[in-house]
Amino acid sequence: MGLTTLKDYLSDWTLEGRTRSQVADTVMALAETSIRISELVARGSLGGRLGQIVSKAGEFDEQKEIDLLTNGMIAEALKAAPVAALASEESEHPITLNPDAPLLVATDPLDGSSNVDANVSFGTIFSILPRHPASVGEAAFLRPGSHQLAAGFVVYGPHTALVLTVGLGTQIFTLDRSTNTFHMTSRNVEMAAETTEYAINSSNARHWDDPIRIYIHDCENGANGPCGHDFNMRWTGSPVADILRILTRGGIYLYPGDRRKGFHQGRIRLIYEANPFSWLIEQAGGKATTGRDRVLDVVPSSLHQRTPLICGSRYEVDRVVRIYSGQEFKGDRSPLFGRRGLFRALP
Ligand SMILES: O=P(O)(O)OC[C@H]1O[C@](O)(COP(=O)(O)O)[C@@H](O)[C@@H]1O
Ligand SMILES: [Mg+2]
Ligand SMILES: [Mg+2]
Repeated sequence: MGLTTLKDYLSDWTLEGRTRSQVADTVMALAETSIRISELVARGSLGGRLGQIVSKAGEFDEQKEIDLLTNGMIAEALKAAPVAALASEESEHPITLNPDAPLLVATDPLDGSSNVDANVSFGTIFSILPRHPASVGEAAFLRPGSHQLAAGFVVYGPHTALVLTVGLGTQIFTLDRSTNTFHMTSRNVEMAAETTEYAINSSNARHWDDPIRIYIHDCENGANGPCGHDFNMRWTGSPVADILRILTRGGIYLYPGDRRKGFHQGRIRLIYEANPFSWLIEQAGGKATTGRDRVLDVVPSSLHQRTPLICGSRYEVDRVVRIYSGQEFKGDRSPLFGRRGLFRALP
């Protein structure tokens, strides 16, 4: 018997009434668009100057040609889906598509675009929400991640992989280029509860708060420290690639807030990055926190809001949460972080 296709998987799960087929149609529209994006990026520089910076406007991170191109492709494709509005990392305000339709989509059309010219994996993230009855404007998107109906991301790497949850576990599909069909290659992913691999941008270390310093210091100390075993570190700069690695072989991803201006909530956007990642990780048996709260419980107050994100193998995430709450290491670590310690306590 052949592998289950994405289309078959989506026609075979239970969700109330018509919503199931509407979510299925929307996921299929996003999946089909991702196939076209994967073809475009596979051409590299032959496809044009995709990595060229075209804007560096205000609150937004710099925008590349490919960010805008993929944003347009997704918006165009979703016009034919039951989607009322699209919120995107690349658009300041939501774009209205079919005002009476029942669903909303939030997307990071190209996650990891700093890696485009380097030919390192990057991807597309999406989150599908029920439409708020009152409006299709920004307010309609300000719902906690626990309200998502479907969430996923596609990684454009040596192969193209689509990771999806509709609340019934996390599934991974692989694109068969000969038929342009996604086939399920990992059913009900169960990620490792323990790990010896962490992912963080250590160049920000001097700006971190104490709990993150303590946690990473213990990882670095490995077998010589309280963890009693060595750790390895990985950081691609493409969250989609880091999260896929963590889903498939365990690990912990940390993008905490830090003390720099504009970084108090870290870099990751809540609605279209952290929420879909967090639900996929939880559905695979992992955990996702801001350090203090479950990510999926955070009620957004603005569309492009950032959030600290610490997610992955649950025993490690629990350890970070215990450090934040002061339950772990009370007293015995204080010399290290005291005023005269190796790391001086933050003011
Ligand atoms: O730049 P860093 O610290 O390596 O972090 C990785 C990057 O992950 C991101 O979330 C990637 O997302 P985008 O490529 O969609 O901007 C950035 O916010 C951040 O720059
Ligand atoms: Mg991103
Ligand atoms: Mg992006």
